[in-house]
Amino acid sequence: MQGFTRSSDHTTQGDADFGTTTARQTATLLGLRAKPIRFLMHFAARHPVAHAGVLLSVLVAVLCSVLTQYGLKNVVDAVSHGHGPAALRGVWIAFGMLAVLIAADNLMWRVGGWIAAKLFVQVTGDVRRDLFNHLAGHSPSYFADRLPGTLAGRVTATSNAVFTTENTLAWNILPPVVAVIFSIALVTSVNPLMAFVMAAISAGLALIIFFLARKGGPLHRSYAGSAARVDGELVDVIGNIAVVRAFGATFRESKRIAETVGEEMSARHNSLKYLEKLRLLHAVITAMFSAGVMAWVVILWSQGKATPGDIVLVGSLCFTILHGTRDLAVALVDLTQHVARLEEATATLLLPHALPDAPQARPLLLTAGGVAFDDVRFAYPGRPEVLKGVSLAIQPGQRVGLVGSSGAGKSTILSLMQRFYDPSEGRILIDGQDISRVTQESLRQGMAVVPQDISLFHRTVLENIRYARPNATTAEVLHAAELARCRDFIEALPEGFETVVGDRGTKLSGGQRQRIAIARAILKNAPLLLLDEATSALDTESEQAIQSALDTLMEGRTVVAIAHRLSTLRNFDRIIVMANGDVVDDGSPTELANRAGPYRDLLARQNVIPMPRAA
Ligand SMILES: Nc1ncnc2c1ncn2[C@@H]1O[C@H](COP(=O)(O)OP(=O)(O)OP(=O)(O)O)[C@@H](O)[C@H]1O
Repeated sequence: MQGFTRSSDHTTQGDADFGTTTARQTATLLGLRAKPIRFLMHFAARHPVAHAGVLLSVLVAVLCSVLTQYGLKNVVDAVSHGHGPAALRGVWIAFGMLAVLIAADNLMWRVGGWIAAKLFVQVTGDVRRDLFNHLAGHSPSYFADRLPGTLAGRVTATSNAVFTTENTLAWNILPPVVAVIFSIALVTSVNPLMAFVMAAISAGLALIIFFLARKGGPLHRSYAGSAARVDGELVDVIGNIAVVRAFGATFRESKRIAETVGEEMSARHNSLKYLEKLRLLHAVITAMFSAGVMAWVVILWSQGKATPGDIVLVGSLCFTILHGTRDLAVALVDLTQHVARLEEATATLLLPHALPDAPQARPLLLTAGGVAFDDVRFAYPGRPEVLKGVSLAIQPGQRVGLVGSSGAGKSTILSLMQRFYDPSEGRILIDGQDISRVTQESLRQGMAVVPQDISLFHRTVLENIRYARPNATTAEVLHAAELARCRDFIEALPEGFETVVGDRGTKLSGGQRQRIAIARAILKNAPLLLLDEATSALDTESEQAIQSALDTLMEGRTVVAIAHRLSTLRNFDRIIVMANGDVVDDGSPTELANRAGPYRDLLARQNVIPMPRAA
């Protein structure tokens, strides 16, 4: 085919690379589904040096912080040696060591905090990017079955859960673990048996709390699920607020949201109540434990087996250990909540793609632009058959109009050509290549589509048109807008081509949106053109204007167009009439209009042309 040199311009290398990268990412991500810890490790492993930096700073900071208590014991023991010059020198040395430890303690926390501030944010960015890439590879049926708000909410929840988990591990789990172990080691210097008892009780306590916390997992998961449902419902209702108003359904919707929020609140309450019970259990045990240890060291002192400094050391280490195990228990409980959230979100998001590229998929080689349906059967998942053995051969450069009653299967034909679904039987060929064997990226790059339901991005008009070919110059975009007869109305907008079109293009009329979609298709300049009711929202005047633009656009391309208004198909080479998933008539418009059949009946119903005399 000639004239399509530009169509390969937008087959950007970036898109091709994106395809292979995401295929690899997808395979890796699917292996991490519902495995939150491995999911976390996968992303953490991308920044090994920075993670090692945070780990080391926290370790040194905690060691210094525990040693500070040993430094305090030295000061107390030195002070208790009296006021002589030698004793005083000892006091100052002990004080100097204490001051250095306090400074190092504070400094190392800040070093860790500084590295983590950048690192943890980077990790969440990686998570969001990879999850989006994976989501974008799903087939339309995946999105048809799910609320967009729920999906967006889950991506956010996953990256937030990763961020909170990393923070919890770095600041709430690692420090108390190291502090407790090191404190117990220091208590050994006073009394090994006391250290052993402390170790046994702390370990037992941490284990009990941890296992009880895990038992609460279903409560936390139920909360995570209901929170995601609230997000989804909110986005769905806000997105359809015009419909809500039109049907006076604000009260109904507010009641529905209140019910979903009520479920979320009750799930959250149950989850928090369980955590509070655990904290209470820990508080009781720690109070008894600290009283026992302090009494023990006082008895040792009364027997002359411990110095005053030892009382200070054991007292402060005892608090470090108790606070450490308490913080650890609370953090472990929080961690199980974050991990549950991560598990739930990855289980929902990391589903395999329904329509991956075939393993040996090659780019589509578009030479002439011929399309063939070879005995194609198709049913939407869980629905009755929509196409019942359709066979068609569309010649290169032919303009084919698809007509027929609503629900006949016309849009399904266009969806299958774009490989949004695979036929259950039969094949679809473009220039002799089975489209299930070519890369989806190359398939869609060979087609320009003007859909029935045009949604624009909440971006400027210029960006929306340029979406078809990101490297198009501004002059090319303006030219496409002119050919699509939309330049005048765009320039009349408050900021012309720089006007932001509103959510899904709501600040434009249906006809204006349609003309922008036509401008996009003109700019894309692809060999195959699919039009789904491309002129349905235009008034007669704009339709005439756009019809000539469409004629220019269709020149030399293979066109498959769905039209309810048959007048728009006058210049077409061929009309295919569909009914109940079958082709029931096929021929040139004149041929079909001149013989009795479903097309002539449709013409008569629409009064498009005077009913030709029956033979
Ligand atoms: N995503 C979907 N999931 C399930 N069923 C679907 C889906 N899309 C369409 N259908 C069903 O498939 C049948 C054919 O629909 P299709 O949209 O192809 O018809 P159509 O001829 O284009 O109709 P219209 O002229 O009203 O657009 C209909 O019964 C429809 O309800």
